[in-house]
Amino acid sequence: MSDWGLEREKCFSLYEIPTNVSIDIKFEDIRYSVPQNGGKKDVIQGISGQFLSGELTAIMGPSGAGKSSLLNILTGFIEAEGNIQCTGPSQGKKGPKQHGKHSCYILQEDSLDSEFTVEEAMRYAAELKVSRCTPKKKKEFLIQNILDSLMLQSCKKTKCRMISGGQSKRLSVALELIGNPSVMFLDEPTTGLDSVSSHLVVTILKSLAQQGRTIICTIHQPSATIFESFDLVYAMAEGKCIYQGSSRNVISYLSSFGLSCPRYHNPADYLLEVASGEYGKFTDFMKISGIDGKWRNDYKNETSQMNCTFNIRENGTHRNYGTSPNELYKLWVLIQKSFKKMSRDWTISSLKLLLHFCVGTFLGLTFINVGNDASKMISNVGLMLISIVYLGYTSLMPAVLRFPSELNTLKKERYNNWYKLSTYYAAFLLVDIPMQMSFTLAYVSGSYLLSAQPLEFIRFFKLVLVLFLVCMVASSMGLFFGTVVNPVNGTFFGAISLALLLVVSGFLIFFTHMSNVMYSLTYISYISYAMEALAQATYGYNRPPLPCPESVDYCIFNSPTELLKEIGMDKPNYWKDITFLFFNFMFMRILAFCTLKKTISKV
Ligand SMILES: Nc1ncnc2c1ncn2[C@@H]1O[C@H](COP(=O)(O)OP(=O)(O)OP(=O)(O)O)[C@@H](O)[C@H]1O
Repeated sequence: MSDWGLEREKCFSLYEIPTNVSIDIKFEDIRYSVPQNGGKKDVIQGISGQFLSGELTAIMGPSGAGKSSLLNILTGFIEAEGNIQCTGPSQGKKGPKQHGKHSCYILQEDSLDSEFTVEEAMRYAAELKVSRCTPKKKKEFLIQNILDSLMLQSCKKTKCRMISGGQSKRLSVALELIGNPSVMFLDEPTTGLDSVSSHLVVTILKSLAQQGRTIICTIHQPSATIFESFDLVYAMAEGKCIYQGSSRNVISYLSSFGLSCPRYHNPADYLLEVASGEYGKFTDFMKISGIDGKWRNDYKNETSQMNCTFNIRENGTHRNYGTSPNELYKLWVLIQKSFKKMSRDWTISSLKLLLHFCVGTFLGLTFINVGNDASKMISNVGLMLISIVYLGYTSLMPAVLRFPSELNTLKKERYNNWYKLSTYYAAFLLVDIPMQMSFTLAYVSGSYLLSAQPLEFIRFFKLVLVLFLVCMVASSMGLFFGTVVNPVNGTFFGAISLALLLVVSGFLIFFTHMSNVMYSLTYISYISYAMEALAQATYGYNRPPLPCPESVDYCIFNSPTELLKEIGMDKPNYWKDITFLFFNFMFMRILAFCTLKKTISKV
């Protein structure tokens, strides 16, 4: 038997992964419109329907028919008018919140952790979803069972970025199966797959539906065999439902309008051609007939009667992994996962550390011995500014791109109850702190000695603290820009903000040379606070006069105090500046969290 034959054979004998809860979804008179050219466009025009547990449902229709919009309404990503009811737990709640905890949404783009193997990805998912009381052996059994069922055993040691498209889709399903969802929404699960892989994915979905789940997916042009696998076809055209019934009844339904599907023609293609208006304007009549329950499969209707009530099966054969771990444990898992990812991808940490060290060394060589020479004190202040700008830019720019690149993963994992956004954000912060600290240290270790800064621990510590906070403030600003505008504009805004704040930093034009109005602007520039703190750490706290070399005729400043006075940074404000930088960092992080939350709640 061919490989495909074997896989298929195995697929029909899937291990039982039954669900604990059966949920039917019923929606009535759903309407959704979007603003367009000063008016509004009706994307969904009062559609109704029922998706039952135990059924594999396909939402079909030509491009722009409103399939994704309907899916997003049912999952709760879009708010629309109308009524969504679910039989099942949380009956008191309204709309998609009713099934929220028991459902999962698998987006079209696979958002898998590229650095982990399939098995590792499954283990992390299990750590985040399965109760901590579950013994390790049982968790492992569960993982292997799901990998077996979805035919992923052969690639379980392969990194996620190396697996094929079909395996990626199956892995996305496998990761969600760990949480044993009762409702699965899938956005175009077969797009980009060849016919064999598409068939395998749909066969698996069908099998999962037969175990009591409600499986709903949007689909483009399925083959005739795939089309037949669907228990329910929900066809849409121009925001309306034109057919809702069994895939086997499509031909009879269409012939009731005098539309006869040519022999050897794929009924799915024919349905799409009719929906696209290729055979005339039938969609308005179909909108009325389409909701007629008689086109549903009779057998399924009987099943639906059984499932119409909330039904937690306590039968011993059904799995229950207890409550998912608490958020503190998830935080710990996410931190471990981030560090592991960093250790795998040398470009995340090692390359940056090396670059910071090299740039620090380069600047140290350029500004060699400026820190211990009275004639070069202004150059040393220049080095302080360059250090702030360098660390500011290198922290801000990657941060702008950080969340946009993870948005899909975040949306998926948050919606699918892997963790709360606050837990993810806290883990990100806790990993970011040592990272930024090590970047700062790598930079300083390259520049500090070469530029002959004072060999006093307290001054070294104070300098590192300022530069570290500069990294934290800049990266927080980057995160903020990356979550309010798109990445292109985010990098533009980030660069502009840094350039403007640089102007009022207190060095390109000294505080003492500024007009009162411009001086007041320095209060909002974190660079000016960082500059003052660095100048204080280096030259403040009664640092004795520096030697003026004999080769120089005249040193402008006799002592560090004179320099600080000239540049208007003579007040011992170090800890005040540190407090400002700290609160600036906290404020920007909180702001970035709020904007991130808003961004991921949108489609
Ligand atoms: N936020 C929006 N702003 C403007 N137009 C929108 C918005 N959301 C959806 N639309 C429009 O509504 C229509 C339906 O969109 P939707 O993405 O639901 O279609 P679809 O059937 O999933 O299409 P496809 O198969 O091509 O993905 C499209 O014409 C789309 O341009």
